[in-house]
Order: sequence, then C-alpha cells, then structure tokens
Amino acid sequence: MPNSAKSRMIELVHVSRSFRRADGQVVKAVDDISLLVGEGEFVCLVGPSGCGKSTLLQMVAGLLDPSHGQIAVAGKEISGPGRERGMVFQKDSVFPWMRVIDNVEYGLRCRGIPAARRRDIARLYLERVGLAHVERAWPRELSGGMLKRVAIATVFANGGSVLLLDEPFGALDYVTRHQLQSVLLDLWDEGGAAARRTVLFVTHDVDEALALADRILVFHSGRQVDDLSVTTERPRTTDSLLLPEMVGIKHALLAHLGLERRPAPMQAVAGGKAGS
Ligand SMILES: Nc1ncnc2c1ncn2[C@@H]1O[C@H](COP(=O)(O)OP(=O)(O)OP(=O)(O)O)[C@@H](O)[C@H]1O
Repeated sequence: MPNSAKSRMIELVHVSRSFRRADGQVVKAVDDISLLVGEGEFVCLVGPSGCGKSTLLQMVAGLLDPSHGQIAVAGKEISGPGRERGMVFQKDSVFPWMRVIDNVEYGLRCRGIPAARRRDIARLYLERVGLAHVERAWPRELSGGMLKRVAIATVFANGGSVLLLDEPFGALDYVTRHQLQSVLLDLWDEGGAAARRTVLFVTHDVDEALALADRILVFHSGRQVDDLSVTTERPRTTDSLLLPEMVGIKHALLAHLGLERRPAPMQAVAGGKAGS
C-alpha cells in the first residue's frame, strides 16, 4: 500500500469494465478493482496478456468509462481526460505532421502558454532526453527509440502530475529500452522526492518492473492478485537485481505469470540459493 504520509493521488473504488464483443460475448476486462496510489509513487502493472492492464490505464486516463465504480485523481472524481494526466502509448504518441519541437510544445500551446516560455520548456526537456540536436527534425526522420524520447519529453513538458505509460518501451531493442528506463527515472526524480510525478507503468517485462517500481501490482483475469513493494535503492544495477529482496519478488512475479510453480521462500533466497 502507498506510504500513508503521502497524499492519495489515484484512487479506484470497486472499478469494473466489461466489453461486448462482436459475437455478443461479454468480457469482464477489469473486475472490481479497488486501489490507492500515493503521490509520487512509481507503480508498475504486471500480468499476463489480456488481464486488463491497458483497460485499467485507459480508465484512469479518462479515455474509457468504468462500467461500475469510481476513479478519483488528486481527490476529484474524473469524467474524461484531464491535463494533470499525461499518457504515453506503446505505439507512437507523436504527431507525424509536426516537427519534434512542435510536438513537445503542443500541449503547452493548447493551454495558452506564451510562445517563448513554451519553447524554453520544450528545449529543456528535449535536452534532458538527449534530443536537443534534432528539435527541427520531422518524426519520420527519427528512430523508434528517439520517437519514444520525444513522447517522454512531451509528457514531462506538459507538466502533468500523473503519468500513465502503457508499455512505452515494449517495441524497443534491449539497449535502447535500458537507456530509456534511465532517462525516465532521471526525469521522474529530477526535483527530488517531493517533486516526483505519480506514475502508472504497464509492462510485460518483469525485470523492467523490478528496475523501475516502488510497487508492483499484479493482475490476472481482470483482478488484482498481488501488491509487492520494492524498497531496493535506485539506481538499480545488475547487482541490485541479485539482492535477496529482488530475487524474492522476481520469483513471486514469475509464479504469478505461470513461469514458476510458486514463490521461493525468502530464507532460501537469502541463503544463497537464488536462481537455483
Ligand atoms: N474494445 C474492446 N472490445 C472488446 N473487448 C475488449 C476491448 N478492449 C479490451 N477487450 C478485452 O478485454 C480484455 C482485457 O484487455 P486489455 O487490453 O486491457 O488487456 P492487457 O492486460 O492490457 O493485455 P496486453 O498485455 O496483451 O496488452 C481482453 O480480453 C480483451 O480482449
């Protein structure tokens, strides 16, 4: 559960969402989820394909209505998208008809931020994601990893206090994915603990969740089946991933995903049997 000292940023109360498929079958994508995410928490959502992670994220984004239940962000019930919530999708979240810097500025322009100010903000975040040299480029001229950097710069430039990231790095190669995890964590942590945005991050990748999260929520068949705290200090290196806490959580996650029979007892891990 979130640190009780932190204020509640995202709150779901008995949230469900069903879909009727074209063949008439009703699918319960999200089934009675109640959860609290504290301000500044980095929460990863993990679970097998089809367990409802994206549906949950889209409801928090205000892009889908729940069939039942309430969702509140910063204490207010949501009724659609809001600028305090920024989203990055697995597929590109970049407008192909705008130059890189215009993409990053777009949300600020919509909010009426003066041109000079929004250009400064856009340049700051392009610099932070390592793309200052391509601010005048068109998206078609960039690699997949660079486009993700643009999307990350955009979502931070917009200044939302809640970031909703749906497998943003899923399609990237190993090296680029690791680089972007660092970029994301640096931006998230840049103002220190008090300034952190609240993040919901969907991933299929257990190691990505271990590298990033304060807390990992595990879903199965639309239900939340576990809530694991990760207290290991950041940055989490290859060696951190071998710490008993991390190995224990990894076993638990793999068991939830059906890749191991059951979580290894923590004593066995601490006794040096990790991975055996
Ligand atoms: N628009 C829709 N119409 C009908 N069924 C849908 C719709 N969107 C999602 N579903 C169904 O809801 C369930 C949950 O889907 P969702 O995309 O949320 O899962 P997920 O955990 O994000 O999956 P993945 O990891 O594969 O992206 C699935 O059975 C899916 O087929």
